[in-house]
Amino acid sequence: MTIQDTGSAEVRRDDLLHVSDLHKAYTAPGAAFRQEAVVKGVSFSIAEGETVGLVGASGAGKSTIGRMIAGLEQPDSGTIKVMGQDILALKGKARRQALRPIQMIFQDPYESLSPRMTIEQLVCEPLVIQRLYSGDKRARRELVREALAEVSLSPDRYMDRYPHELSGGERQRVGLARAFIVRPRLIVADEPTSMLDPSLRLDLLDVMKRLRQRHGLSYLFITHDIALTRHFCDRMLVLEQGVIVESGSTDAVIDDPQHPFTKRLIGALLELTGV
Ligand SMILES: Nc1ncnc2c1ncn2[C@@H]1O[C@H](COP(=O)(O)OP(=O)(O)OP(=O)(O)O)[C@@H](O)[C@H]1O
Repeated sequence: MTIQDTGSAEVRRDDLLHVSDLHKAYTAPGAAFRQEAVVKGVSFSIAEGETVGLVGASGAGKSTIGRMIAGLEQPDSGTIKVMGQDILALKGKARRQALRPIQMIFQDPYESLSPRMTIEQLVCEPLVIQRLYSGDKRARRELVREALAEVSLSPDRYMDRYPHELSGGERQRVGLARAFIVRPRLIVADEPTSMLDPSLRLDLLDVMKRLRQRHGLSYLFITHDIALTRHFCDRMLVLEQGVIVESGSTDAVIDDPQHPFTKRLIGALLELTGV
């Protein structure tokens, strides 16, 4: 089956996510008119178990695409199909349910973790929001324990702690456990390692890889970091000012970039990181 990332509306049978012709422009506060579009006709697919890197310069629109896929931002036009369901055509509970297979983790876990909640409460929160296992405290507790164990945090040691008592790497794992607890099929990971020390980056990626192996999870991995893209992703999409200019297997794109922007981006990043 073909993989078409630039403009095709073709849906493959095994697609977990199919994004077609997405557009988005923001309106500045107080401005009468929408500003220039930041996402301009983006189309791509992600299959079950696949890890796809979304790479581009700062401000290219990567996070905006991730947030639209996770349902946190509304596109101006286009379609987002999750397991064949067009989420933009749905509302309320139906939309919430259709979006459950997609969860997101962020660059700064500290911002998304309330300092007043214990790790148990934080990991349980998505179940509360999704109204899953309501009234069954024991089942929820067991799922929290499982989710923490999946990200290599001992439930007995961590459940009663607060976010400020954890290291950056541990907090990022709590973010991953929160995403995992609702059993997603795809995790949108928006620069999850950029605030971590280099050694902790690989640790987090190892935990993410293990989740992929054990549960067949897919990832959309948003990053500036070409070395991590090569380490972690099967395929990559290169975004320039809201447009996907190149896509393909990670090794092929990094070793033999075709588009002038990709050549510049990879050349500059390779110089910096020495990959
Ligand atoms: N809520 C918002 N309101 C107005 N403009 C926004 C908003 N969010 C993002 N933008 C603008 O949209 C453009 C794309 O931003 P986005 O965060 O998607 O890019 P990015 O590729 O993820 O960048 P970075 O790598 O720096 O995080 C930027 O110019 C940004 O200033």
